[in-house]
Amino acid sequence: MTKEFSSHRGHGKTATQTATQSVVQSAAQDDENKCEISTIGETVRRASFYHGLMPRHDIEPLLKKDGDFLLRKTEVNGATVLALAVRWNGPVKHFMVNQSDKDSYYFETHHEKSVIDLVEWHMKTKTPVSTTSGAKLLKPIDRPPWILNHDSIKTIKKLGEGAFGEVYMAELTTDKVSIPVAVKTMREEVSRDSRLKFMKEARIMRKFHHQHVVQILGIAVHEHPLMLVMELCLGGSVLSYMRKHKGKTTLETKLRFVLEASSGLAYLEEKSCIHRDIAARNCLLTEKHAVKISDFGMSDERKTLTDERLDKVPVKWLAPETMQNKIYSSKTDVWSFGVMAYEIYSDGGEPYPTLTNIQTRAKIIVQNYRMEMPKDVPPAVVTLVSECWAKEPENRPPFSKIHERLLSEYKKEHGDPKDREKDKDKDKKEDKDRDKKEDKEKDKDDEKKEKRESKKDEVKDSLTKKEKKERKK
Ligand SMILES: Nc1ncnc2c1ncn2[C@@H]1O[C@H](COP(=O)(O)OP(=O)(O)OP(=O)(O)O)[C@@H](O)[C@H]1O
Repeated sequence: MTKEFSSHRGHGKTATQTATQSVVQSAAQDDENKCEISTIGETVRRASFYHGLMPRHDIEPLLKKDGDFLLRKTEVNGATVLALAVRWNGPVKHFMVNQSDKDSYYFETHHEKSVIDLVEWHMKTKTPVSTTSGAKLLKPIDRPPWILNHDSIKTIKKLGEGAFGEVYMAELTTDKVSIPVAVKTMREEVSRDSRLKFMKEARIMRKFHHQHVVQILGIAVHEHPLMLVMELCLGGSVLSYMRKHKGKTTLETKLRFVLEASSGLAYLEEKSCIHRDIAARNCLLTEKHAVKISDFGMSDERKTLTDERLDKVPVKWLAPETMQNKIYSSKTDVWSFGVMAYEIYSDGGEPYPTLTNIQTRAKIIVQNYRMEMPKDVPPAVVTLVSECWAKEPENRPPFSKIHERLLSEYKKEHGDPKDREKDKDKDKKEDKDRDKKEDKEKDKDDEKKEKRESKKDEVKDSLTKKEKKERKK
């Protein structure tokens, strides 16, 4: 008799445990019981209903009716096993595929030479995969298009370093069309927790389609490294842009960056997403310098949450209620947005430049201290930022209002930003021209330096000649 998530006991015997998570684990502790990943062959990988390393959380909503089923791989006590998920009599049930020592596969008593043959036999004969559950395999559910195959992704060059692995520029080929993309990878050795975090990031991002939010294109989870494929932002982060163009970024561009970020954040607010790590380092720029909110590694879909793990969070971006009570909400994102506005207007300066993290925390909480915005910030932006830093979260404006106010400020000073769309090419050209000019000037300087050096050498030479003559005399 096969129980949910029971596994092979060796020599054709079946397990008798029941289907709780703890039993899943205890069943798999016996090495003989593991249908290790090495046995998952090409035919399984190519099956349309094989979903790779997708967690329960992601696949359960795909199984809508009784009898809907799919195959995936999962990890049980460090071993990767193949599991069948079936919706039956309401909930989704998970059954481990058993492998006998004669290299045949089975759920309960019927053996087949391959996993796919086994699934097809249960489908054709309508024999339940376990007698107790009665779960029948009626309709295979195909992988959604956002689950990609590794061989459709060709990495080109490294772009950066993520918390779990490298980020690459790559080429994604689907239906014979290739597009440039960014790929965030996850090292094989990371913990199960980190892997679930990575999947959560992908799950949250999948819901967003907005011009100022980085678009996820899919995930590749059939093999390692796991990959999260996103739209490519070749302009780097807003922070590195501001630092690179220190003293040269116009007030108009700065206002546009803040405005576009607020547009993406108003969208996230509407979707009830708390980002939790709003900062200039986490806003990317496209090749045409459009701002995209990125890095959803900390994001959450709850209205408010308390998170005890503050150790890795950059203190200077945190709202007082996060510093004190570890509370996060969209209003704590609003506070961080104010800090990001400071970063942008100070050309990528460090917030609270004269204070340490501990001093910042103490001054904000004890003295209700707020840092001053740089001198040339438009008064409307200064007022807005001071509201973002209101002590009480409910007194901070929502992103929808922040965006409205920044838009009207932009229109007043620089006209309709839609007209500016065409000029983004111009911006980029200006940057390139400026970089070229700077390079040329540097070359000229180098030339001058070289000339000066060679003159010095000439003088030295003539001096030594003079010396020689004098010595001869
Ligand atoms: N869509 C993208 N296009 C281009 N570059 C990107 C993209 N996403 C990320 N990068 C690059 O990779 C770096 C790391 O990405 P990201 O910050 O999202 O990773 P992370 O795992 O969240 O790291 P951390 O938690 O340390 O911020 C970024 O700083 C950026 O340089």
